[in-house]
Amino acid sequence: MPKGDMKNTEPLLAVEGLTKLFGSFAACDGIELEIGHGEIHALLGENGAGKSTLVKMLFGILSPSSGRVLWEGQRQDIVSPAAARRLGIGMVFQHFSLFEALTVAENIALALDEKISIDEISQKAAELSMAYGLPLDPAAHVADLSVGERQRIEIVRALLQNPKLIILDEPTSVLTPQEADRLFETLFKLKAEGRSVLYISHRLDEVQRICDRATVLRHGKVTGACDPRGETPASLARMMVGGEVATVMRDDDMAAGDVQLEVNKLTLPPRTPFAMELKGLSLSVRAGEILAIAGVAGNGQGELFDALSGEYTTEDNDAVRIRAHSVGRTGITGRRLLGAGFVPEERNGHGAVATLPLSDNLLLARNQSDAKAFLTGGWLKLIRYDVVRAATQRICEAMDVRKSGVDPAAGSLSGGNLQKFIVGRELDRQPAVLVVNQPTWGVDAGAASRIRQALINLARAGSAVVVISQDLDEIFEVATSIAAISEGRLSRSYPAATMTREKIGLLMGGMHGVETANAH
Ligand SMILES: Nc1ncnc2c1ncn2[C@@H]1O[C@H](COP(=O)(O)OP(=O)(O)OP(=O)(O)O)[C@@H](O)[C@H]1O
Repeated sequence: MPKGDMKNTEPLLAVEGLTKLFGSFAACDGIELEIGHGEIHALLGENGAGKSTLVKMLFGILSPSSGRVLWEGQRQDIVSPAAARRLGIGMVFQHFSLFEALTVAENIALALDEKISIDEISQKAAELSMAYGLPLDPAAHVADLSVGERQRIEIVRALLQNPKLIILDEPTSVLTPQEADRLFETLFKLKAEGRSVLYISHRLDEVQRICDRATVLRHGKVTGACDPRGETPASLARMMVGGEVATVMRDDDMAAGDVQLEVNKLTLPPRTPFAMELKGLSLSVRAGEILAIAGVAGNGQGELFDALSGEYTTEDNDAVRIRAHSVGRTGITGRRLLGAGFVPEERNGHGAVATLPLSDNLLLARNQSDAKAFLTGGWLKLIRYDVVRAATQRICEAMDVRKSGVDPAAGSLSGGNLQKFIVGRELDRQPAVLVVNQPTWGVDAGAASRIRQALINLARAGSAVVVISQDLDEIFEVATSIAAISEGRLSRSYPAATMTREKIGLLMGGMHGVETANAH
């Protein structure tokens, strides 16, 4: 336990002139940072600012191009995650790397550097989860656990190595407010023991609530350091973005047109043992409307998205209707040809192929729906690369995608910038029906308001939009009507103006069963 270190005046970690070049592009450019003992330190910055690159260097995943890291006053080359763990650095990633079919204890065992028996791990994990308020059953199968519980496994896994510093990359983006509160209590316990936390988040209100200091990055450089409690979310956002964050503009008296998307008693059995069954869902969205579907992750959002996009088709052809066509049995391409667009939640793999350049990713998604624009006529169907590249450029400009080259690989973009590109790729087609799942997950305040504004503008121009989101602020910002999904059931939809957080909370809590009809 690093308790004695609390008196230590030497910072736990000091970063001096740390630089990471990708080719000639500096993702981190001479970073200076100090983290004291027992401090919760926020790392802030807009998408692409260099936060992940920095923490990857601290955890031995990337090697710095120049600069040094001092750990308890000693220079250290952190050559691998194992080396980082040996020093006392633990990391909880944004994307968990857990095996669904294995138990909690088995997953922990797989990730440990030394071999410990499952019984011993189970006992230690149970002790840690008691001590830090992280309820976890070591014998439970990961597949049966909520996202919050899965994150607890990662935290317990990190704690098993008795770290002095824990790095958390956007830990609350996937949590319910209650789960987030619980996490904060754990962090306070760690702090009270003299351990330190480096905390990456785009949620400025929580940074203010829990962090002692904040370092702000912009374009790979430190642009400020402050005590976040003396700031406001707006002043922190200004430091990050270097200007004001635009407020989302909408007009509430938009006239709705014809129904563009209709779901009628959609019932789908679970596709895998771990998937949610969809139970008689109905909804309808008119041109000019944005229906927001609220809900805690894992309640059938992914399954509903797949059923709407045609990734999974239904027996009942009338269960999904797009622009008055029954498409239940039509796949994703057929639905796109009818003028629908879809933005999945999972960016890598589902939304984009990481190794391919952005232009190829654009072509992959739109070569059928935009064949006229992107391919030559006749039977040869050659790719018109100039048009594809121009469209890529247009999307990047419209969505302010920050990237390190003209047409880089999708995987080299920061998470938020890739999200902007994927949303922009669909918006660029001006689809008559757009379904997006968690559109601003992991994006900074400026980019989130840009994406939300773009969704509103699309509806204003006459499209029907469905936004599946866990973020109530987002829902209130964009929605014209709101429904909630809970355990595979959808509530009726209510005009947004009549909804409050409490009402949505009740619906999300499962006031389903009685309310499956659509209000419109
Ligand atoms: N392997 C790579 N090759 C080329 N460029 C890269 C690579 N990894 C990151 N970059 C670039 O470095 C910059 C910083 O990315 P990084 O992921 O560190 O940002 P971030 O602050 O964590 O953003 P976000 O909040 O979106 O996660 C981005 O412009 C990104 O395109």
